[in-house]
Amino acid sequence: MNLPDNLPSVLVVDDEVRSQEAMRRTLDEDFMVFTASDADAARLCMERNPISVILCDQRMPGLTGVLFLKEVRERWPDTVRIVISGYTDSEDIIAGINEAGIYQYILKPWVPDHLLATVRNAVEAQNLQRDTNRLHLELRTSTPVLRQRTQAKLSKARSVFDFDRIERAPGSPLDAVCEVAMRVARYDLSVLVLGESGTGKELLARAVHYASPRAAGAFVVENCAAMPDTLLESELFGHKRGAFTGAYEDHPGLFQRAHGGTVFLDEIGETSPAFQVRLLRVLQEGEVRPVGAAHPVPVDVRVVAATHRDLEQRVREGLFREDLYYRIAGITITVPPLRERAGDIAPIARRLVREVGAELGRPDASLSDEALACLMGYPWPGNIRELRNEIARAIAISDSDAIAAQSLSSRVLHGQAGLASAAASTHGSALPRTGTLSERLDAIEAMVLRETLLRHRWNKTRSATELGLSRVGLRGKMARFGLEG
Ligand SMILES: Nc1ncnc2c1ncn2[C@@H]1O[C@H](COP(=O)(O)OP(=O)(O)OP(=O)(O)O)[C@@H](O)[C@H]1O
Repeated sequence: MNLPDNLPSVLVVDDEVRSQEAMRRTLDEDFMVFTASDADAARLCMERNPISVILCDQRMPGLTGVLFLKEVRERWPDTVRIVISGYTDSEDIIAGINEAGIYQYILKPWVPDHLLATVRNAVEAQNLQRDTNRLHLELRTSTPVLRQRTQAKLSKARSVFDFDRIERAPGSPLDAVCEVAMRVARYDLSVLVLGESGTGKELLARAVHYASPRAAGAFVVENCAAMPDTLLESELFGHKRGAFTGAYEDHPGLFQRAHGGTVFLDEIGETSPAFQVRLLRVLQEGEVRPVGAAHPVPVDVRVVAATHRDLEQRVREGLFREDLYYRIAGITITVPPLRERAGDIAPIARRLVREVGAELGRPDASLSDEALACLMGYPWPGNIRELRNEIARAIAISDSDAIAAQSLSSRVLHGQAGLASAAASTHGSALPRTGTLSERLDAIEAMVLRETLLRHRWNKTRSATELGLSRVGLRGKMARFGLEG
């Protein structure tokens, strides 16, 4: 068959020849399909051909699909990664989704139309990202009229990342956080975002970037905890060809790629003192020296950093340089944990069901009242990331679109009792520890309402009677705290 050269290419990695062939037949008309039976063959194929999408079976000889896709993410970050798995693998996959940056996972037995639609969407998402990058470039180089048109297209593309994307209940403590972030966005100050893991620090940093005059520049992310010093340095500041074994070509660092934009340094609290010295120099001098380069390169970036650590405490302990702390902490913003803004759980959960449902090919997924009640009764130590994983798991194992409480993990189901006792105890970890008195009282009120509604299985008459409220009064409070079932 004669295939046009410009068809996007897909690599299918599966040790069963029959599955390979079934996928080839499904995708053949729209894509240039390559197949591989194991990781070695897949690596070889990717070294020789530019691959747009990789579809990888979770069960592979020697290693899991998720582990292999983690490697693919590091070596070929632009390739969209999809994993195919049996029902029983779903826990492993959910655990690995973030690390391997998996676009979607498809449950076996897969349906040809769904597989085809997923791969088409993946290619579209990749094209959209490329378009956005191209628009950024055009914006920097074009005439004023063209620039205006490009700006309009770009603002459409980036509306996905603005402050509205940060879901919250009316009156949530996050309102004040977003308000401050929105105000500081327009000034070229460094921002330090503090908060527990999974609270939405990166989402906030993104919103700051896209609300800033640097929005037309790139927003690049580096997780400083993920790699040793030398690699981190070469990632951020770049390297010259031959600077070390394996440096086959010049590599511009993330600071250069973010020139005119924003660098988000996640987990900055984990960096070593030696690296902190180098970073401080870059920030003071406004230039980077790629590893092995003779001359420094000027860079103009805004730094937004984040950490789940108490950075001031680390400064006092001598683990974090004080001078770097003052450089990066122009403005400090703290994102409260989900348990201190329990009213946000319902709106966030609803958005996540829409988002994750669409990703998993289950766009009609929704939460039953009982499931929502359980989600609201759990303290979420892993915050919104844990909530997202829980929702992905529930959608994956639920047969029907309306997710029942039984599809939730047992720890979330049992969280109901945990919340009731936490609410009753003055030492309960669910008691809010930050905010003004009225904010804390609001949080406690929301907690008591939720716990009562849970016990009465969302029966408003019985809950209102117990709390000495009218039904209308209870409804008003439920709406205020986003407790609508
Ligand atoms: N208010 C929110 N509304 C909707 N989605 C949210 C909200 N906050 C966080 N999320 C989602 O939760 C997940 C975790 O958020 P994010 O990565 O921003 O957290 P983080 O604090 O940077 O985590 P970590 O410290 O582990 O890097 C992401 O998928 C993000 O889109």
